[in-house]
Order: sequence, then C-alpha cells, then structure tokens
Amino acid sequence: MSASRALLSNPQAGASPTMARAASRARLAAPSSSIPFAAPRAKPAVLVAEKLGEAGLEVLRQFADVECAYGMSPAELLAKVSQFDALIVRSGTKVTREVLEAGRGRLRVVGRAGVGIDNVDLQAATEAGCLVVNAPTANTVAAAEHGIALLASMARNVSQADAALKAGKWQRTKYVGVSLVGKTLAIMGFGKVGSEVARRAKGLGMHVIAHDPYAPADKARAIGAELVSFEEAVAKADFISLHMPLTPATSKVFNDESFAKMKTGVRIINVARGGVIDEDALVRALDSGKVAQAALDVFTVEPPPKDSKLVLHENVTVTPHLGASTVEAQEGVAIEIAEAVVGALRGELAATAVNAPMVPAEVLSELAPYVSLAEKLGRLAVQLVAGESGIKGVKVVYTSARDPDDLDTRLLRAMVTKGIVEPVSSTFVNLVNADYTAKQRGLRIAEERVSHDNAAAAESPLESIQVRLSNVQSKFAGAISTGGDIVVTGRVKYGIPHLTVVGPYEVDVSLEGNLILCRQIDQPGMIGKVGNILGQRNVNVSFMSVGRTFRGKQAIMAIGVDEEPDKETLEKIGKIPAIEEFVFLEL
Ligand SMILES: NC(=O)C1=CN([C@@H]2O[C@H](COP(=O)(O)OP(=O)(O)OC[C@H]3O[C@@H](n4cnc5c(N)ncnc54)[C@H](O)[C@@H]3O)[C@@H](O)[C@H]2O)C=CC1
Ligand SMILES: O=C(O)C(=O)COP(=O)(O)O
Repeated sequence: MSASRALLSNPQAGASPTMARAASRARLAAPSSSIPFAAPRAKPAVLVAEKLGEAGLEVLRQFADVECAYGMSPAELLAKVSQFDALIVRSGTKVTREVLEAGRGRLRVVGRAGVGIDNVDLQAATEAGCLVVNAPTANTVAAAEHGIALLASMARNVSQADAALKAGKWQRTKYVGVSLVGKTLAIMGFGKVGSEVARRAKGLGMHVIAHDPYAPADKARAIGAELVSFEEAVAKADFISLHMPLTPATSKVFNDESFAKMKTGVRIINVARGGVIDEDALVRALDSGKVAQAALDVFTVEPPPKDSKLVLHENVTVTPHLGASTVEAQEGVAIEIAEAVVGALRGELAATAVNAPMVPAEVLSELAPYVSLAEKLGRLAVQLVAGESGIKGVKVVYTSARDPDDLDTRLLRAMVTKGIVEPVSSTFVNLVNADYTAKQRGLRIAEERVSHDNAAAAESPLESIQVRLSNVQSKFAGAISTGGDIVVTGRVKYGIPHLTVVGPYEVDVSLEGNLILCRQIDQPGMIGKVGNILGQRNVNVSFMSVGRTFRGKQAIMAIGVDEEPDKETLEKIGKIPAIEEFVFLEL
C-alpha cells in the first residue's frame, strides 16, 4: 500500500490486532517513492442510500460492488452500514453519530451527492476517521435556476393561479402580481448559488445587494452586486433570497426579530435550508402581512407535516426540495460524487474533502517518502518508551531548505501521530482523525522548522525529520539524547526512508523490515558476532550501521532484519559480553 493510501486507509477494518499489525507492516514495506494504486484485497463495497444518476453508478461499479438501497428506514441503514466501505447519500438520509459508530472499523467514506452536509454528523465522522466528501459544484446552476423560478412564479402567483384554474376558477383580478424590474433583491449568502442567482437577477433588471460576511467584495462588485450588512440587506430588500449553509450560526437567523426589521410586504425565497428560518415566526409574519409571500423549496423537517400551516398558507409557494433536481444536475452530481468516493477509497485525498485537509496530488506525490518516514519515526520512538509515565510532549523538527510556506507539514504531523498511537492502541489513525486522536490522548505535538541553508537541498522538500519525546523513560538508554529526550531522526535517501540518528549516535539504516538496536562497548569484532548469530538462525540482515560517540567508548549498532528473530536469538545477542543493552523494534 502506498503512502497516500496510508493517509486514509483503515488497516484494522475487520481485522484482529495481529492482522492489523501485519497489514500495517505490509503497507509500510511497499515502495514509498511513488503513489501507485495498490491492488485492493477485494472490491470495496459501496452503499447508495438515495437515488443517484446512472452515470455515477457506472463509475462506482467499475471499482466497487455497489448496492442501491433507496428509501431505507434509519433502523435499516444502521443494520446495513457496517458491511460497507462507503456510503452515498443526498439530503434525505441522516448520517448520525449512531450510523457512523455502527460503521466504525469498515466505513471509510461518506459521499454527499450534493452541497449541504448538514445531514452528516461531521464531528462523529472525524472522530471515526471517516472521510466526508461532497459534490459542491454540479448542482449550483440548478439551484440558482430554481431560485429564479420560485422568485418569478411567486411574484406572478403562478402556482396559486394554476391550482385555481384547474379547480375551474378563472380569477384574473385575484392573481395580479408584482413586477421584478427595478426591485431590490437581497441575496443572503453570496457563494456559488447566491452569486449565480445575482447574475440572473441582474438580467431581470433587479437591483441586487448581498450579505455574506465571508465573501470577497470584488467578486460581488464584478457581478454588479453590493455587499452590505445583515441589517441593511433585510431593511432595504423587496425580495430576499436565502443561500447560506445551515450552521449553528445561521440556524433560525430569520426570526421574529429579523422579520420586524424588514419592509412590510417583503417576499422571501428559500432554496438553501429550512432551518435558517424560524418557521413559526414566518407563519406569524405572513399572517400579519409583514411578509407578503414566501417561496420555499426546503423545510426544517423534510417532508414537512401534512398539516404544516406554512406549507398550506395561501401566500406560500412550495416545492419538495427540487433545487438540485434537473436531469443535467443529477447526472453531474452523480459523476462528481462517484469520482470523489472512488478516489477516497483508493486513498487519494479528495479535492472535495469536507473534514480533511485538501492536499494537491503533486504535493502528496513529492511528500510520499517523507510521509512514510514520519510514520516510521513515530513507530520507532514509541517503541523505545518504557515505564508508566505516558507520552505527553512530542516535538517534530523538520529541517528543510524550502520556504516554510512551501512545506505542508499537516500530513507529516498526522503520520507521526499515527506512528506513535497505532502500535500502542486499538485506534486507527489517518489524516482525518489524527489531530483529534492526539488531542483525545493528551498528546501535544509541537512542530519546529529548522532552515537548511544549502540551496541545492531545496530540490527535495525536506532534509530530515526528527521526532523527540520528552519527559519519558526509555527501555533503550542509548536513544536518550544529552537533553534527556528520546530522539530519532531520519532522512529520505534515493526515495527510501533511513534512520540517521538515535539519541546522540549517528547511524544509517534503511527503515524497511524490522530493526535491532544494540548498545555496546566500541571494540572490534562486534558486527561479526551479532551477524553470526542472526545468520545461524536464518535471519537476513538488510542493513547494518555502527555509530559511536568516541573511539573505545560506547557505540550503537543498528541492524535491519527482514525476519523477526525469535526470543532465543535475541537473548543470545543480549548475552554477548560487550553488549550493554538491545531492543527489537517493529517497523
Ligand atoms: N435546494 C437545493 O436543492 C439546494 C440547496 N443548496 C443549498 O444552498 C446553500 C448554498 O450552497 P452553495 O452556494 O453551493 O454554498 P457555498 O458554500 O458556495 O455558499 C454559501 C455562502 O454562504 C456564506 N455564509 C456563511 N455563513 C453566512 C452567514 N451567517 N450569513 C451570510 N452568508 C453566510 C458563505 O460565506 C458562502 O459564501 C447551501 O445551504 C446548500 O445546501 C445547494 C444546492 C441545491
Ligand atoms: O446539494 C444540496 O445541498 C441540496 O440541497 C440538494 O439536495 P438533494 O441532493 O437533492 O437531496
């Protein structure tokens, strides 16, 4: 398995701790200088819980076993989810903490075939190391067009007049509408959909203002919309169109208080999320005439209750969450999400990841061997710890000739965490949950960058990575630096991670297979003695390196071994008279 796969994969899925360790070793043994797609053990399984376009299903089927189970009850979803590596939903399925817990150990990816991820418990997904990806662009135009459709049909009473005529009533005076041209439209949330609505509304001759605390003013200006405060937007508007996400900050922002600030006779369109409006307050505002009309595609509870006063209100136009429902958008969304989910299952970092850092493919490819080095140094360091003190302080020192802005250390930090946590716990760690896991375990991971002033070295992103564990005892005193920390340092040579420093000793051993560290009195014949014992037991030595502080004083021997020596062999090595201590470390 490649380094990129290690970032998101769950080596423990359905495996015993021993199997997980074996899988982990297999992964680490894979070449790390490129990011090939490792042959999957078996086809991953994907559960599609809501209607997805055929083109997307085709993309999924080429890579995975796909089960479409539309219209499942929450209980059915809970019962099924643990059999799948990925789950794809739209807005109709609640991916709760319970669902994510039920999927723990196998479920690696949740794909939201659309924009809004308010139906996915992101915190629970992050804690479970489950990547959430969405399809943020393919339905933008559809949602904007639906907003315009609702705006125009509301202004001209299209749905009410249609219903009346079909009921045999020809009511031309009752359904006199209002014009759009020259009216002020306030766009609340000037993101992808909001800005497309603005563009179209300008074409209808409307004066467009917008409120979005995070949108760049020049983007709005380029479209001919003016960014204003919330108060100004709601006070000046004849029409208000909602396009912000549902978050704790936007929940019920349209309430009695904000309706009171609006012009009497204002008209409201909502194709964002029902929850941004206090629906009872909207009914009151409609009844009082403060709000003349509303056009709603989304509701706090979907579907809304059959006797909902809001839905049945004669001044309200409703559609059943159809914003994204065009043939074109659904095809686009299906392909967008299928590609994101397949990529994520392959271990790539999806560009539409919602709960993980987005790392461009070229950066990932360049960092791949360092990602592997970071994890191995973490694994080595933790296996050197003794005693009950527990690890608290971890320092990762990156030496690089690159500008600090050119070095994304989030992956490396995550992999050091993975290396430290996985050998000593049943938690699997990946890029999604590394920081959360570290925090949970009380691990403080400090990072330091040391600049390396050799310009030629800027070719490679890093000169070395050092992992230091402070305030811990070690089972191998030779790994303790003069400052009292466990210290291991490594570098990448010819694409392969190497261990280059242990405590105060310089060594050079490739980090493949397993490692024996011995501390001995520096004297001739030591390499031969240890090599002989290993040879007699058929343990292949892949690398050997000796480092010492001063001639004739202590030295350490770092021996890379392909196989794990049995206990007897290790004891024999320990009994060589000049050997003061030794430790066997699994990579
Ligand atoms: N009805 C439907 O079928 C569809 C609904 N949507 C919904 O439309 C909304 C917007 O989608 P996109 O434009 O794609 O998202 P986006 O992320 O591109 O835009 C959202 C904008 O809201 C802004 N925002 C955040 N907090 C705000 C606040 N307190 N006040 C004002 N603005 C705030 C953000 O800065 C951002 O610019 C989402 O809620 C999405 O779920 C999207 C597609 C289809
Ligand atoms: O993309 C969004 O945010 C939407 O609201 C579309 O929802 P849907 O996929 O049609 O259930």
